[in-house]
Amino acid sequence: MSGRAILGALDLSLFKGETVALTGPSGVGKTTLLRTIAGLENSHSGTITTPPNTAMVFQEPTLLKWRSLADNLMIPLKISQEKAEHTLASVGLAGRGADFPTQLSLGQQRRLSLARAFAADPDLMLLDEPFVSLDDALADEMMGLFESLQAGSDIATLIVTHSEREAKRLASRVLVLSGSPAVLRP
Ligand SMILES: Nc1ncnc2c1ncn2[C@@H]1O[C@H](COP(=O)(O)OP(=O)(O)OP(=O)(O)O)[C@@H](O)[C@H]1O
Repeated sequence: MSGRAILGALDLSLFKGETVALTGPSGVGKTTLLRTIAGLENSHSGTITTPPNTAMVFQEPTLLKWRSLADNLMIPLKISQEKAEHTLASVGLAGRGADFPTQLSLGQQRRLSLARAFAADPDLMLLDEPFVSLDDALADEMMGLFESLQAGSDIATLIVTHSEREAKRLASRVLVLSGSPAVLRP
């Protein structure tokens, strides 16, 4: 691809079970890095090794509006109705499988998107500012949900955040992406 390189030479390893926060100025390339790791961008050189199952959570919920809540879980994840119901119940939506995403508040949609990513049983979870533009109380609730979904798993997690509060609460390491082309520093 022509044009300037957004990312410079990067060396990043995540251990099983650890949560790493990725921060840095707006426009530096955090989303690009996440998308590159997820295999959604391929204009890079070098080697990226990811485990078999990677899940990505975006800022905005990515539910299919024309499908029921149960379908939103069962179709992409290929899981049973029973597991779909269990996932719905885990975010306070027990018995709502036949409803549609537009019948949920934005907060409920975001919680369901998060729970869906965990229900995919990933080895690597990539989250792009999943709690941005929520008030502190709702952000705390979402972080609590994140922690309970993550508890006991050995998922490696890379979470992009602008919030020091989020990074401190959720991550054991914080990396800063800066410069142009962008490089990582601890
Ligand atoms: N679809 C696109 N087409 C062209 N340039 C893009 C596109 N998406 C992003 N860019 C450019 O790539 C660079 C990195 O963008 P990216 O979204 O990765 O930054 P970011 O660090 O995630 O920013 P933010 O914190 O604001 O979300 C920016 O300079 C942006 O202008």
